Amino acid sequence: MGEAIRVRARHAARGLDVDVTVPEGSMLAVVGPNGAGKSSLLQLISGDLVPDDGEVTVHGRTLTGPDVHIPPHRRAVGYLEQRALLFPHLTVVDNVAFGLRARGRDRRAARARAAAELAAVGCADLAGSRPRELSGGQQQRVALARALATDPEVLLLDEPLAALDAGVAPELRRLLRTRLRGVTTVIATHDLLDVAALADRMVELTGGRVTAEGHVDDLCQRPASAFLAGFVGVNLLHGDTHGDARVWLAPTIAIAGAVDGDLPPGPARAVFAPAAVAVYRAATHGSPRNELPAVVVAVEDRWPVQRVTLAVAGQRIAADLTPASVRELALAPGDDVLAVVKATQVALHPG
Ligand SMILES: Nc1ncnc2c1ncn2[C@@H]1O[C@H](COP(=O)(O)OP(=O)(O)OP(=O)(O)O)[C@@H](O)[C@H]1O
Repeated sequence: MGEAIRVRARHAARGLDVDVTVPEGSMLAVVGPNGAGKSSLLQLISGDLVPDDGEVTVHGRTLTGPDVHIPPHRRAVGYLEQRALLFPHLTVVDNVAFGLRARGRDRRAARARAAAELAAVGCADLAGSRPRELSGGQQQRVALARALATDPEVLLLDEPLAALDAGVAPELRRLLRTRLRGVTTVIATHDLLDVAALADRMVELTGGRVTAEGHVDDLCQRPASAFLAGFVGVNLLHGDTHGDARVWLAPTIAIAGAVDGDLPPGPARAVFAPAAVAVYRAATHGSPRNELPAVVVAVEDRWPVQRVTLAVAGQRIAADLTPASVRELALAPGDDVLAVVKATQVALHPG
């Protein structure tokens, strides 16, 4: 696959310094904490943000560079945001046809294409409606039709499902998946479901820098940062290994696990699910399981489980317990306990 988008840019006021590429026809997910620069990266591609220096190329053509800045409306870039922002005074079909008309298509051709795009997102019957008559999910479908009607070279999605009801989002996610197959797309999202369902590759931004980059499967199965581990919903402990299927978190505290591939001596990490962690008050002698000394940091109701946050060798992990076991143990912040995890539930990775 060739490279469709390359962004190599610095923007001091946004704290941004990135080098990101997107292969032709693939979807790149951009994740990271609030303020990490996800929207700013999208704006560099759309042309809404001009970098201090650097370059934005699409299919080898420079859209932004030392002496060039093609304005947003002259880029073949589609944009879908949290809110559809349809023109309230135009009918649905004219909203979708608007971009084509602006590009000089005659009214009949523009309307015909708009009608086809509406049909493709399941909204053919809404053509004559006004935007205010539509639900949030319908508006977002129309916005997708509008974005695709102009055959964009690149589509940018900025949290496209975040404002929708939980019941509507899955349907729209499925629609994005079918409609965007083969369209070079960059999606900024806080939702693991978007990444898992839609994206091929992902980058993690932290403070305006790329801190991880790779295939979605790799980054989700072997998260290398606390943010990615939290995003994926797993625990991550950093330490060192001597190469014997154990990761030392402190001079006297090690966690044993299963090694997938090689685990050479050096820095290593242990990954396991919150549901794999049990909490005990006292040692369960003779047990082949990991028993890590821990301090309770917080107990939070996440029905149907209680999420217990623990400090282990200066790092944080989560344990999901039943309400009954939390009551029985009478856990409270500051308590010394043991976090118990079976080695078979722990994956060890280098790095
Ligand atoms: N219009 C703006 N003017 C000035 N600074 C901005 C503007 N928009 C964002 N910033 C700043 O630029 C940095 C990156 O913000 P950006 O919105 O790109 O992050 P983000 O990862 O999209 O965040 P979120 O997840 O909250 O949407 C932040 O420090 C933010 O405060």
